[in-house]
Amino acid sequence: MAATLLKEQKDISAFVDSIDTFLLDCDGVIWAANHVFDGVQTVLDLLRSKGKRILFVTNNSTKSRKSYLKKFQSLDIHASAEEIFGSSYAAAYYIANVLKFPKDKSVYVIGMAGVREELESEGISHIEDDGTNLHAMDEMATIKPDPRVGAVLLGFDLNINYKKYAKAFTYLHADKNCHFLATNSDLTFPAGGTVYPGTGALLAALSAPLDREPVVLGKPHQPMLDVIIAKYHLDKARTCMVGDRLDTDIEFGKTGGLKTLLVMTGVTTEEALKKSSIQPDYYIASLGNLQP
Ligand SMILES: O=C(O)[C@H](O)[C@H](O)COP(=O)(O)O
Ligand SMILES: [Mg+2]
Repeated sequence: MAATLLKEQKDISAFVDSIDTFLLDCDGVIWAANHVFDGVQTVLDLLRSKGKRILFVTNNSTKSRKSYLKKFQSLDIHASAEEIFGSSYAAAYYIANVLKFPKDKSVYVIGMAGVREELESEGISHIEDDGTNLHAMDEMATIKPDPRVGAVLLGFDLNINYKKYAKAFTYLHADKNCHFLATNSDLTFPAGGTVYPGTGALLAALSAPLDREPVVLGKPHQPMLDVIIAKYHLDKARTCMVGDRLDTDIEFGKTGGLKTLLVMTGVTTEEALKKSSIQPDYYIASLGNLQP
């Protein structure tokens, strides 16, 4: 069924009254990079004044919950660490509590501080490449796999290079029992009024030559929602996922039995929405327009 546009004040008020908890995506909903969309702070304060619970659920793995809290505070957005769920946290939680990863094993990480910090907060040993470049194919023999590695975890890495890929490939190609994990698989992310290659683009360069797909921990996959529902005992019928991407945020909400609201400030255009087989319950121009 096609999505319903929320535009009239009475429709917006009725929708807000029907929801107790808002799960808010970040990139493309709250902000693009460091630009907070107009009206977002006001809406967050209004929703909280009406007793609504707000949780932030982001596939962006570059920051830990602690670092995201600093970003929220720097942008005058009220939040607490317990309200923030990132794909790095989802990955670390999964490795520690679902895989029950052996203490004598390490995770080879392609990613940034967010992944490292969340693995450390779960007591998971990890190793990364030193970031230097190879200069000739003859140097491939310098890649010496570490026998402690039992999993490869890929997250967004602004400084990815061939050597990092070659090491990850070596672990996964040599040992089919080596866990292949990814924080998320978003193909693009919004910034500066356009989009750029996202984690899914980096992931394709590894999964294609391996001919193997990773376990993806972020949206639309449900481990993150399972953690959130268990922690907050949410009523799914009165919980809404608000996002800008159809194949992650809206799919995440629909699969999880939540209400779904798409905003048009991120990666999804009206044209893409009309053509998509993934339809949110509602859509709105911006989160800043959701003024009850
Ligand atoms: O490429 C990525 O990692 C994602 O596109 C990006 O960071 C998504 O973040 P979200 O919209 O879930 O906050
Ligand atoms: Mg987004």
